Amino acid sequence: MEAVRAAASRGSAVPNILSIAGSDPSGGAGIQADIKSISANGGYALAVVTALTAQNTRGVTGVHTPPIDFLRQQLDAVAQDIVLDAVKIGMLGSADVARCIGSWLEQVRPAVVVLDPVMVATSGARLLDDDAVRAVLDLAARASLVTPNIPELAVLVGAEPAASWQEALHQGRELAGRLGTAVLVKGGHLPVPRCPDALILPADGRGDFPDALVFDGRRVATMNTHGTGCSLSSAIATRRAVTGDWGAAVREAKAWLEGALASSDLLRVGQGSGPVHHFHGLPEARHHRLFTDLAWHDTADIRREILDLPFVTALTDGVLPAADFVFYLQQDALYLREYSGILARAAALAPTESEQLFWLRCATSCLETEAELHRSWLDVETGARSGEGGPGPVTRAYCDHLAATSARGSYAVLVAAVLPCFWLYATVGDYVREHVLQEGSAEQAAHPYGAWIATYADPAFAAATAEARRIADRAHREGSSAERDAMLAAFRWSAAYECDFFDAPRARRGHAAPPQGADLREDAVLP
Ligand SMILES: Nc1ncnc2c1ncn2[C@@H]1O[C@H](COP(=O)(O)OP(=O)(O)OP(=O)(O)O)[C@@H](O)[C@H]1O
Ligand SMILES: Cc1ncc(CO)c(N)n1
Repeated sequence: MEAVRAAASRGSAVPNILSIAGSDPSGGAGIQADIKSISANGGYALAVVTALTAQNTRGVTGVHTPPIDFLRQQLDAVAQDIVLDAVKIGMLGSADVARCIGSWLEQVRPAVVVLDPVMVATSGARLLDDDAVRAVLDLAARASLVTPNIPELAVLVGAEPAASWQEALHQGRELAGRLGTAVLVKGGHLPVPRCPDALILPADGRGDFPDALVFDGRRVATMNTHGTGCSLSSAIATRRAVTGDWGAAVREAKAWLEGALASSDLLRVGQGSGPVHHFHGLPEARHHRLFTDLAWHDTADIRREILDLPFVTALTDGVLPAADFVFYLQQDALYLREYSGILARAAALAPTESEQLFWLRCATSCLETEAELHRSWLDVETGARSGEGGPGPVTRAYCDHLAATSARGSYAVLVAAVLPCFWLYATVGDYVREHVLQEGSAEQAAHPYGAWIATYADPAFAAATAEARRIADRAHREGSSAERDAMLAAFRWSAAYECDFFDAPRARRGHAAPPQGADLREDAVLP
């Protein structure tokens, strides 16, 4: 609460957060990361430099440590003038630096001190002398929170790096006990599918430690983890100064970092382990995002629903009732005829000849390849005629949505509306193939719906999907803000119709008889 009072006493809701750390000229770690992280999390950032590194995303090539007296001079300069609501300490480099900061802390006694005991960079380079560990432990005892990664935690407790989450928690408790300081155990370095962190707080005055507060988190699939530790510890210091609560601070900082990791591929920084996107939360950052990233993220719920539909699971397992598959194919043949016309309309609106040609080729192949597959399957396998019975309500609604979108005349929005038909089918095709079939195997040949699956899991279909995505991303980049919003809405509507379309065979059983002529195949399961 002291920090909150300090900030409040100056009449400002923006706390002053001091980073004492090394400089990373590539901007992803050290004081550069700290300044961005503090700013992105609502603080005013101050920075005192302990050491200068020469580094990039691939590694550290040199370290220069200015005279210790000058470090002290920087620390005194800021403390004599500015109320410090929280302090974050990063790279120390040597025992002398650690001792200098320790004696300054003793004198200034900031309300919140977060120590990230940096020892090795993500790239593997050493950032702390071997003989400095004792001095780091002394400094850690003066901190309010220490945030070691798995190897650093091991060095601080004098053990081998933890191989499991339980072992890491055990070491974290041991360190917290020895120091009398809160410890954040970070799961980033463990070979586990999730990315949990745990806050171990010393219980008030009783000297024992309650159960750790565990913060579960998803593991973002990215190489861009340069400076995650720096960014997290600065964010925690800032959110602690704002909220006055350690639990809230860690929860908020972790959620923010997850977003920064997930958006890191929007940046193009270096060839090694790149930085996170500290300012992913700004409205402007949304505009930098690819349409396909936004739309994919936005429709994760619908995709999950599709892959869980009885139609898709039964299709995957080869136990889908033939009558359902026949109904689905008949509806799809009707749909594809209209969809082909919509693609031709996209060609008519396309701004370049190459995009025009692309949509025309899609319009043609949609009838030739996909509809032909339907026709032959229906005729040969079942004797049923494609399109028999007319469109059902879902087919009608989906086609009307596409027709209305094309009539409104925006190429960008139309491209967004036709994209799920490519992308979701490629996804379902890949999913089905990965889950049951080895490509070209006897299983695929024997699978009752092998030919259908092969069409959508085909590399040529994947290539067309990639091109359609590229076009949508370009149209989005160049579109107005209203057009961008309309693109997302159109994509989501189409994705929802795709889901209903796969579910329509099951839903129809409630109000209609199976189509006539749908002879059931011997190996199919009766509905
Ligand atoms: N791939 C990932 N996805 C999500 N969160 C991650 C990922 N990698 C690390 N984190 C999180 O980032 C934070 C920093 O953890 P990590 O253990 O990587 O720190 P560090 O090694 O000190 O970082 P660095 O040395 O790269 O600055 C933790 O909250 C951890 O859970
Ligand atoms: C300056 C500096 N501090 C910390 C780290 C750890 O990521 C780094 N790579 N560089």
